[in-house]
Amino acid sequence: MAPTNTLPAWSELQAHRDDIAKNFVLKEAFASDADRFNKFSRTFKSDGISADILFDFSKNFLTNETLDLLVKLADEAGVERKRDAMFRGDKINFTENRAVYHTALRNVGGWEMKVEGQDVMNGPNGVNSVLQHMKEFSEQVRSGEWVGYTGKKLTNIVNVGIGGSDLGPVMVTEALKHYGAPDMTLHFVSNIDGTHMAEALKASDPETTLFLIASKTFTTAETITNANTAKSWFIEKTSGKGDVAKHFVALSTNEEEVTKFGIDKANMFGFESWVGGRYSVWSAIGLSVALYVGYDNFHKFLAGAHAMDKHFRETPLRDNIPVIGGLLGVWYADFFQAQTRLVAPFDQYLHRFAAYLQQLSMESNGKAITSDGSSAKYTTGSILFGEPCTNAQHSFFQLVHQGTKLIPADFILAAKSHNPIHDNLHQKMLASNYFAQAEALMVGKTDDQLRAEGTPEELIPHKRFLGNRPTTSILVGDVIGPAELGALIAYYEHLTFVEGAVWDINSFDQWGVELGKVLAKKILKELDEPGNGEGHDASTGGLIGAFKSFAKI
Ligand SMILES: O=P(O)(O)OC[C@H]1O[C@@H](O)[C@H](O)[C@@H](O)[C@@H]1O
Repeated sequence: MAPTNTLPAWSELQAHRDDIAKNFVLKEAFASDADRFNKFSRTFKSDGISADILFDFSKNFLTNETLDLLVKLADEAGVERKRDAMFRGDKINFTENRAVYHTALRNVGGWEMKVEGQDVMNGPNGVNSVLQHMKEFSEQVRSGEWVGYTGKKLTNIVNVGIGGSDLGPVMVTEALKHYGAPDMTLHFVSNIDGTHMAEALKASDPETTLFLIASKTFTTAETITNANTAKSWFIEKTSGKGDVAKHFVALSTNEEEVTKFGIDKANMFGFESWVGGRYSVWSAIGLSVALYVGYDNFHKFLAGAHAMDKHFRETPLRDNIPVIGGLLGVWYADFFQAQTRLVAPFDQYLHRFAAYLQQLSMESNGKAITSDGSSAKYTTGSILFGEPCTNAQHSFFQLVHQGTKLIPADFILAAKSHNPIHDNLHQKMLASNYFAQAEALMVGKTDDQLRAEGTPEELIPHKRFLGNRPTTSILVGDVIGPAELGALIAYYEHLTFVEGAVWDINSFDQWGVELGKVLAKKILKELDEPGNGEGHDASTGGLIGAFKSFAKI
């Protein structure tokens, strides 16, 4: 396609932006249009999910014209065509020649889904058969029918995986803790730092521990090393009597490597190469979720995501919630030079949500090369960060309110708490902060207000809030249960897709993580050889030498 910044809508947006930047004051836009909230908020309703989710985009730099122009840009960039190609199973991951089909994993609606003419849902290794395997296995473990080598129930789960084989399961099991089996303990070991595995093993009893070795490729150095360490520990602790087949299962696409590792293929939960790592929590990689919250809840999680898929697939662009979210991402990044996006859930259970979204967003859209191999002449993927509120308010929100950068923020709140303790006081305080932060960011505080409060003149510049800082407020109409969580994650997945489609980049590869891996492999060997390694710059060589001498290697 023509470079995005040469599309007619791009220059129209640029002209419109100059106008908006000069004249648009959010609080005045509300004062002059009583209907603004209704105009720019959208409610996500679906049969697949009992709660409505309200997406309030009205506190963004948006007018009717902005939305028209952004939708025009999406049209010209072929967002719908690209979306349809994804749902058709086309190989849109063109640098790896793969389809992008995580939506098939949660296709509870019975869509026909095919890759290269093959039905991916049915058949011996199809999505439905893996789900059935996950259902049976998780039910057997939870009920105590599947026992360890001494006949004890397995209640300690250690998931060994990194990146997408870790972040999704961690985030989702934390988010759904309310639904978790009370007798089950979960550990997630990702880091190659031996401390991570050592601490998990310290807290584990081999008789009751189930290891899930989660790796799409089953070649990731950290995961395979950690898995081998876990296996040695298990064999040693059980004096060789432990039955690996009862205590180790694999979640992977690579049957050959799984078998080589010593896991029976009957205990392998497979998926296909068209599932990207950062989109894999819906696949066998989500087995820890199914074990912890039960298969029915896992199914609801899939159903919530499918409901968002349906909305994304079928809704016209102007009312399409992830499309609006993605277009706002482009709007701020490319037309307001916003470098970051803040996601702050007002929800302690979502304390790993931003970490999860970092991989989703930054590994997907951290690309500078467009589909024809040329460099993008515009900004792409934003830096995403976040922490749960109200904690974040007492930490980095200073910069969000009074710093020199524009930081568009998403705030997420559930109307109901799983823990309405102290007569729901906590939830009401949480909610009041959710409303107050977005309001404060928008309205700011003027010099006149400060004067009226008696602020000394010399303090006025320091206490001034310029305001006019955009937020999107997401309000879940009930508690955040499995379906609502599924829908929220799918919202961000599709938002990321829309951004990547407009930027004309491949959101589904991740070549940028390879170079460091290759160099680390070479240096690992050098650490056992004399000298400071071959061919390094003076800094790297000097550091290797210093490390060896400090560590007496
Ligand atoms: O699941 P695997 O194959 O072990 O890969 C784990 C992670 O490995 C990283 O190198 C990739 O950047 C991630 O995308 C991926 O999720």
